[in-house]
Amino acid sequence: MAADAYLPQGMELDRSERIHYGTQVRLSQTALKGREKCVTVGVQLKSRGKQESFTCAQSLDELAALAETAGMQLVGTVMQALDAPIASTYIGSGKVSEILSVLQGTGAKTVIFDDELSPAQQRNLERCFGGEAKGIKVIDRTALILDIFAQHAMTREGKLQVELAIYNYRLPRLTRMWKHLERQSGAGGVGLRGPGETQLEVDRRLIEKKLTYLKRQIDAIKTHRTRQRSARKRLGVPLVAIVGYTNAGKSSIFNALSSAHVMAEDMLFATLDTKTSIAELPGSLRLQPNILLTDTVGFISKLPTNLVAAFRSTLEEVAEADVLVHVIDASNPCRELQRKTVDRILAEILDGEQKPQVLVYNKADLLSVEDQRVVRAQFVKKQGDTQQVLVSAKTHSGLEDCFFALEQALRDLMMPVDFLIPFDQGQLVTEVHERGIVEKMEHRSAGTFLECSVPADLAFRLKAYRLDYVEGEDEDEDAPGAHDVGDVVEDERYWKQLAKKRPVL
Ligand SMILES: Nc1nc2c(ncn2[C@@H]2O[C@H](COP(=O)(O)OP(=O)(O)OP(=O)(O)O)[C@@H](O)[C@H]2O)c(=O)[nH]1
Ligand SMILES: [Mg+2]
Repeated sequence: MAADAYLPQGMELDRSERIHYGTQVRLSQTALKGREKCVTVGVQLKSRGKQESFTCAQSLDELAALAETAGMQLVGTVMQALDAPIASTYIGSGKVSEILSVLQGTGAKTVIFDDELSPAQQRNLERCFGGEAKGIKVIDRTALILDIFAQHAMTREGKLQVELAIYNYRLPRLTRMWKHLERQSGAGGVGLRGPGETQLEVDRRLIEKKLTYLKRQIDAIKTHRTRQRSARKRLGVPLVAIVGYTNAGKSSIFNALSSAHVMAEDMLFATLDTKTSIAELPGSLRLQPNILLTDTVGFISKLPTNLVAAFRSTLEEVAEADVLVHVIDASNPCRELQRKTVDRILAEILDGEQKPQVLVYNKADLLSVEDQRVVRAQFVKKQGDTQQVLVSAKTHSGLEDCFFALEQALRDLMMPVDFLIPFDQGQLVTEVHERGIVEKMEHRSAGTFLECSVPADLAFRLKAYRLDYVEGEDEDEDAPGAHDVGDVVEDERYWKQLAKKRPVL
């Protein structure tokens, strides 16, 4: 079955119809009228039990919020504990019968599995539940997330990215389905292919063509964005990306820090388009005040990597950022699991590279004084020099702490250097003042002496004027622009290593 066929009709929700239940979306009875009914199914795998991950019940709770966000009404939930999934139907035959009676009793026609199903499992289950004749659909968590993406994408790029993700999801399923049919009919051959197979083959080719087209379109936008980003970098403005679990309050923090007005909604995956805005730091650490802040797409547990990969603009912003602001919903009982999930996805997309993070525990206004104390107590346990703050994007409490933590993280990226800049290079002294922190300035006979901390790219560009510079110490013959003192060092790897004060390999 094609992924498109999974997509339920998008249904607009009136704000007044939303009632808040903790931080999860719950709908009133009037809002539920006419919605597509669904039943969710979760499996607690014993192999998964030992890992530190969401329990089956927690994951199903999240699946319920996803189903509601997609415009469905949850009428039943079925759970099973298994050593391993059953090959043909994922769950045991007893559970299949149980679900069948829930479907018959409630009139629901959609069954949503919390785990990814193979195409064969999906087909077998659909057949067990009455098949297409009865209008039964069996979908998995990925298809549900794709559906929400399809409903929420706004910009052209967002829509292209979602389309790419949907076709990526469809292709392996179609291909496998096609192979399966080929085997059934005795391995193809002229005149032996049934009409179904021919159609699938055509579908597969169409999808491949569509994928190429979409990738090309996205690449064109990407080129434009890369140009914009290098222009930003030339200005020397630090890049800060806001990342985090879906619904943690990233867009709200983005708005609070930058006075922008992006949509912040109590729904999962409200943001599917990255947005960048200029923000001004209060300057308590005498840093240059302007930073570029980017709001990104949220992450979620069990999000397939190729689905994350579809959101290239998010990936690029994260990869390019000097500092990540990791927003966590402090009021969510699963906050630590959500934080770890985000860290896991970040490690995957950054290929193990560590970026300085500011952990922003948000929604403090929803916590009791005692719970705030518990959250703060957890700060102490974290290792390293990660900055951690407890804030409320709603009431703006703790926002100064957040700014300060961000300044601290950006300051940590600076290199302490001593310059002696000739008097005829006065504009460089101004630039050091603008982009760095000057501790001491003296007018000497050979020029202006500056004891300061500056961003690594500036330290490198002005190395000819550094008094503390030892030839070869942080020089890389292969680094592009290494000898062009007047040019911005374009090579990212080189720049990042310098920024981390690590020797260049
Ligand atoms: N009470 C309270 N609610 C908040 C706070 N920050 C955000 N929210 C609410 O939490 C919900 C999600 O906020 P968003 O800013 O859209 O979250 P997000 O992380 O951008 O979500 P996605 O883009 O969907 O991943 C909205 O209903 C916000 O009003 C806060 O500090 N306190
Ligand atoms: Mg958002």
